[in-house]
Amino acid sequence: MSVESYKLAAARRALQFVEPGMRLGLGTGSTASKFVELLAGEVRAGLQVLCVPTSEETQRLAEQHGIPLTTLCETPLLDLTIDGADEIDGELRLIKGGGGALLREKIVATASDRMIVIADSAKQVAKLGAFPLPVEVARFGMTATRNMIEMLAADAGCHGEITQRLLSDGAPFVTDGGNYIFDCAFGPMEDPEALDEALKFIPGVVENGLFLGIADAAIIGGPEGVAVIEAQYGESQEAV
Ligand SMILES: O=C(CO)[C@H](O)[C@H](O)COP(=O)(O)O
Repeated sequence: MSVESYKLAAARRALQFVEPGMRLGLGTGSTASKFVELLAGEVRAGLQVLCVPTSEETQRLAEQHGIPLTTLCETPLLDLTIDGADEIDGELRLIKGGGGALLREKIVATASDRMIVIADSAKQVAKLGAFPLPVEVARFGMTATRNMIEMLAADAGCHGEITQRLLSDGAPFVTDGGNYIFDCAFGPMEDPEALDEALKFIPGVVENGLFLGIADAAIIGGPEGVAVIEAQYGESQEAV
């Protein structure tokens, strides 16, 4: 079995949480895309849902598949968001933003009654931080912002290289909101909440990839099958 099949298994299990008439948030990334494709099959079969995509990329995919879309302006409250993650710890705290969609992902997830994360088991970690934390920043004053991130992250016990995300041709990666991203290689975090607080304090920081207290459940595909971890109820393992 491959990582792709674990992602697919998690996405397939997530479909069981979708009910007719739901307003859904659609995540971004390879795992979330598998969910969108599976959802499209259900929509073709008659399922009625209304969805808000978390990126231009997911919007294009959903449109290609004929999934009915709306916006958070028209539909500000959602029932459920299904999205991927770059890291998930034992308290369902996440690092997200590997695909650069962290701002819209966080807005959509927090506008939802429930957020369910779907991922392969390699995303599970004891401590967040091996994956560099994406921090979305305004272009204006970005060097000053970078310096403040370095200083305040150090106060929160986090040290490491901060690099601007670039495309393969060396051009800056630009988010859907027109901002830049710093990837912060802080290593394992002792206190993600303190870091989150520190980053929120910096005016040039638009958003950071720590999702703390936002996910309600995680569906993890792995060699043992699919595990559903719910914040209140703990973990239940299901066969492949
Ligand atoms: O946060 C994200 C995009 O901003 C993605 O959900 C995250 O990067 C996981 O992606 P994938 O499912 O491709 O591993």
